[in-house]
Amino acid sequence: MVYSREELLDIVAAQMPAKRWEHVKGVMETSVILATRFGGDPVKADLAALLHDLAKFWPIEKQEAIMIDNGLNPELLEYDKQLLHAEVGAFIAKRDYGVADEEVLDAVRYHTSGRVGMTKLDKIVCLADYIEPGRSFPGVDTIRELAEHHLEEALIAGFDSTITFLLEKRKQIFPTTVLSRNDLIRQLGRT
Ligand SMILES: Nc1ncnc2c1ncn2[C@@H]1O[C@H](COP(=O)(O)OP(=O)(O)O)[C@@H](O)[C@H]1O
Repeated sequence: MVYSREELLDIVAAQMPAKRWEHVKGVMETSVILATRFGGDPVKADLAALLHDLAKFWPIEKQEAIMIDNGLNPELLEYDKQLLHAEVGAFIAKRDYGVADEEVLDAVRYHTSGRVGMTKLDKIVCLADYIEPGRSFPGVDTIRELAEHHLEEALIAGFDSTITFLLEKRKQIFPTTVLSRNDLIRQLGRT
């Protein structure tokens, strides 16, 4: 089954509480702004942002079952379960909502962890998730300022905030985020 954007808006909104839906709309607006600013595809950015948190409020047991039953990235199961919704969301968008665009699906899949070799679309959605207008956490305004001109610098600062948060909580860090941050720094010609 393939759904129109209008239908997907209703389907996704029904998967989450009203406050999280406000966040999703903020990520959609911000993704389109960033795509326009940095030469990305605003239509794909809008769709990936709409889909990015579709499984966020699904029960963790359901997310784990989808991961296991479909052989999705087993490494993720060893870390904070908040990481699962991105992989599960991309899988469901393809299987149940007929989303076929692999670039859009990848931007959903990697919006929390990042990946080595992030595409421009991956970067846009991941950054928009940090800085949409409803977000408030220590350092968000610095990330917003960087995002005025520098996509990669802003995203590095976003990953820094996540890594710092995890260090402070003495939680495990899913290594892909560190590798992704290293990759962005290399892309800027730094070590
Ligand atoms: N690299 C990581 N390693 C471990 N946990 C992570 C990592 N990245 C994110 N998380 C966890 O996942 C949570 C949700 O991240 P994220 O998807 O960016 O937020 P949201 O779904 O609210 O947009 C973070 O607060 C953190 O606890």
